[in-house]
Amino acid sequence: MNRPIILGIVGDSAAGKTTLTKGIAQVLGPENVTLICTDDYHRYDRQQRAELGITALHPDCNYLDIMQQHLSLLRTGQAILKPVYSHKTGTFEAPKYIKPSKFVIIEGLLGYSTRAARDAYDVKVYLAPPESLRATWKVKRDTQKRGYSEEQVLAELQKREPDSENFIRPQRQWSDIVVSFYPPTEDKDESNDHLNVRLVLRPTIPHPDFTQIIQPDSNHAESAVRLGLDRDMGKPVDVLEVDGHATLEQVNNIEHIMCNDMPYLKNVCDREINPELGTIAGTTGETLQSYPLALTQLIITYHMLKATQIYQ
Ligand SMILES: Nc1ncnc2c1ncn2[C@@H]1O[C@H](COP(=O)(O)OP(=O)(O)OP(=O)(O)O)[C@@H](O)[C@H]1O
Ligand SMILES: O=C(CO)[C@H](O)[C@H](O)COP(=O)(O)O
Repeated sequence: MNRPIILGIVGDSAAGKTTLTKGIAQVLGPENVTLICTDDYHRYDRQQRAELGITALHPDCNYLDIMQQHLSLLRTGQAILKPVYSHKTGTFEAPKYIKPSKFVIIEGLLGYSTRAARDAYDVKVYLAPPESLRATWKVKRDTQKRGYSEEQVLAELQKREPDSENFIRPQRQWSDIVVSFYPPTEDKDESNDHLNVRLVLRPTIPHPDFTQIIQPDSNHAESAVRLGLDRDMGKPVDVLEVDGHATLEQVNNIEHIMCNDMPYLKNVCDREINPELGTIAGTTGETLQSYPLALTQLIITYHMLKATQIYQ
């Protein structure tokens, strides 16, 4: 059956969904990707939410039934008439006719909250930075891009916490990959430089065999790239950690493992062909290169391409 490949990227507000989504879309070729943000399925505009005292994170504040229906249509390659929410005005705009491309990336707050919605994805990612880092990111983004003051953002985070706990964080259990960028030391939350990444790889999809990165005669715990076994929400998982200070050689090692299995990825890994791989804006707007981000984008892309071998 020929149908679009659907990637889900779920996480709390300012967890990094849009940042990761844009990077993967770039890698897959923007012309091949349809991007959908589930904020468009909010039931109430900003003023109505304030009057009702409901947060955007509550399932009752979103048309999850319509979102679910649209996901099912997209999965079978059909077009949707998608609502549009504007973060600029806090109101809704005219709906848009969307025809799915080869790949569809659905990012948002409540994408895994119902069984039928979860069934629509080929790959499910959950973003879980430490809460202190997420707060730093949210303050920065909402003050710079969404017109809020720092006090407003901090008050909003506090107001949302019960809904984050009850409705957003439980969705982690449904993901195939949990992505957590984190600062190398606890006091470095302020900076986006050299963030490490922790990737929880659940056995719900077949991951590349990363065991080759373990060198029997070296001190693995000290290495900038580590693979281990752990439990996540009670279930056994593999964990791949990559430090922000990992060398290009160490990163190339992991890339080779993926490319051996998926030769097309070689073009994607080539930094001359793909200069945007793993790039992120620094604190003063400068462009930073993050190997942990590049590898995260590549692992997710690997799974999207694997799915094309079955369905396209
Ligand atoms: N991997 C990363 N490394 C460094 N900074 C990041 C990373 N991901 C996100 N950020 C920072 O966090 C901010 C918020 O990220 P982003 O807009 O991607 O979040 P989001 O989950 O899409 O948020 P929302 O759901 O509220 O729209 C970005 O503007 C960026 O400054
Ligand atoms: O958590 C969010 C995801 O982006 C937003 O805050 C939510 O969509 C509400 O939007 P706004 O800030 O425009 O009222």
